[in-house]
Amino acid sequence: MKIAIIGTGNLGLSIAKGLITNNAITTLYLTRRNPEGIESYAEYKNVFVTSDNVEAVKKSDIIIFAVQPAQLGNILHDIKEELTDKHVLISTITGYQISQIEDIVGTDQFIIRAMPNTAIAVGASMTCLASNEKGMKRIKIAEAIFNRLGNSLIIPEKQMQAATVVCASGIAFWMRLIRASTQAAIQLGFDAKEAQELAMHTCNGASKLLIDSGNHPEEEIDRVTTPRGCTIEGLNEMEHKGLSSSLIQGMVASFNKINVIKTDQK
Ligand SMILES: NC(=O)C1=CN([C@@H]2O[C@H](COP(=O)(O)OP(=O)(O)OC[C@H]3O[C@@H](n4cnc5c(N)ncnc54)[C@H](OP(=O)(O)O)[C@@H]3O)[C@@H](O)[C@H]2O)C=CC1
Ligand SMILES: O=C(O)[C@@H]1CCC=N1
Repeated sequence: MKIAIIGTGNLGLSIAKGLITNNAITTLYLTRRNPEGIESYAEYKNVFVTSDNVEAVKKSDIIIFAVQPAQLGNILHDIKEELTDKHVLISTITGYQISQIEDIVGTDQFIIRAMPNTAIAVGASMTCLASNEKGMKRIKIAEAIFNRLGNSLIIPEKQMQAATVVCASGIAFWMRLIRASTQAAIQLGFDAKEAQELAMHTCNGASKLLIDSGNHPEEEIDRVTTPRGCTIEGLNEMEHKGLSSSLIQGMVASFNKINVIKTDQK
């Protein structure tokens, strides 16, 4: 696949790493205005680093946009004359609607929104996908790309704002929980390195157990909570202090913030 990533910052570079490591490219163009910081990527076979978005679009079929919301409009204006029927446009931009993209490049383009997270760098992103009507004909291509780099789910575009919170921001929420667990482990006597190892692998095990068994978390929690034991003591204390409630409220706040990002970038 001939892929271009327009905007190779935190997310764009994570996608690039995933694509390169998983051998998922024929050619890969990486762009940014100041490409000095990513020039080392040009050492990979068939990877090209440039500040020329038009060149990247001409030489590629799949164009992944990973710039800040306020930057996308100008870029679309710059490249729209180069778009042909070979191109599939994939936008990872938070809060930027498909209709806003169509307003610039027209409705007669294959347009897909993708919401990955930075675990795409290690092939473990949960990525949600939505498309315009024409884009439905190419959504399988997007699915194939993102399934190679983790898991994907096709959703209606109206759920993209929620998907951004649950999956894209979500990875940061889980990492904060891992950090808190690490801090507790240190307080309980482990050194910092061991504490993080225990927290990360326990988190991984919890996730794998639910994925492999298909069970509800509470069913698995029931297997751990010995009556009058230490697990239920800890869980109840966490809930008294608002663990679930604060996570839910934080995610709702994150969701509401996306409306502000949309307004800001107009
Ligand atoms: N970070 C994340 O985990 C996630 C981010 N997103 C979305 O992805 C987008 C990117 O986020 P993130 O990677 O964090 O942002 P960054 O600011 O890290 O990256 C944006 C990149 O775009 C480049 N850029 C800016 N203008 C242009 C241009 N005209 N042409 C080419 N490149 C350009 C910048 O480099 P330079 O200044 O050198 O041009 C920079 O490297 C955002 O819209 C965000 O909402 C979605 C899901 C997850
Ligand atoms: O924090 C943000 O706004 C972006 C979108 C989701 C992840 N990072």
